[in-house]
Amino acid sequence: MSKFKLFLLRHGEGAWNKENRFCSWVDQKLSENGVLEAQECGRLLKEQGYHFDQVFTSILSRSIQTAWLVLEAMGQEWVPVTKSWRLNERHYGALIGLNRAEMALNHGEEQVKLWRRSYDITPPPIDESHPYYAEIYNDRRYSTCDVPKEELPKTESLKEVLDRLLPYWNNVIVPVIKSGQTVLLSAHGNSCRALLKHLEDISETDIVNVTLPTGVPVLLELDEDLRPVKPRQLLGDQAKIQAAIKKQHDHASKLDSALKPAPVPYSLYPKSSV
Ligand SMILES: O=C(O)[C@@H](COP(=O)(O)O)OP(=O)(O)O
Repeated sequence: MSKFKLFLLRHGEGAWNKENRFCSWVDQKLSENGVLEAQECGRLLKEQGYHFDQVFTSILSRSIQTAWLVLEAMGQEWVPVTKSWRLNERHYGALIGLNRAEMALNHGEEQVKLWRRSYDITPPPIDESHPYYAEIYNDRRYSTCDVPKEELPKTESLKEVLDRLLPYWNNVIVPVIKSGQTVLLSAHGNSCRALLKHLEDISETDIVNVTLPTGVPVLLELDEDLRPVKPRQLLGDQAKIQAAIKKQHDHASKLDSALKPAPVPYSLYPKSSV
């Protein structure tokens, strides 16, 4: 029997989602469309009569901004919001900033799919020669984490995302849910996938096929041990949701979107073996 409801949400479209670039730990804001997606998500949740008691976000602006817009559209701005780097998007290492379609042209669609969706494959790490290294690691937010800056990741597989997320899930979020509160987790494609893998006990092979569209709330109904009692529900217009999922898959298709990749001022990094 369903005892608890949990909502997972990948933020609304970000500026680099639109440009088809790996955004990861670069702090991009929502695109105009992303703002609309977040507001629409809030309206839908309000219409369906949901209420939140606590919201958790990453420390990246696109997930925080999404949470604000959702709460505003629901008229629930007062709900407490807690942020942690442990809900951040997967650290994509040296791939950060690169265009997926361009990568597919250079390295093949299969390789890009492995980097994006496999469970335990880790992209080459970011290093100091990377154009976004300083922007990320000099950002004050990363001196507020519960681990020293030097121990923050330089790249991550999905497995490593789950490893850093689980202690926060178990120690902070689980007690809140078990106390009877309804939680919204406003996070990212891969931090949500990692948590879904854990909660739904998805195999390493099957997780490759799980993709979440931006701005679509995922409702999980859980029993008292936080095991799902029914399949996850992606709320909203199902045809639109399927089209958005397909678009995510096609992002690394060199046939589809590489004809005119968004301009990126670099393609390979000297010290990585991308
Ligand atoms: O880092 C990114 O660019 C995307 C995920 O990229 P893919 O794993 O879909 O390539 O994360 P999000 O938009 O959810 O923050």
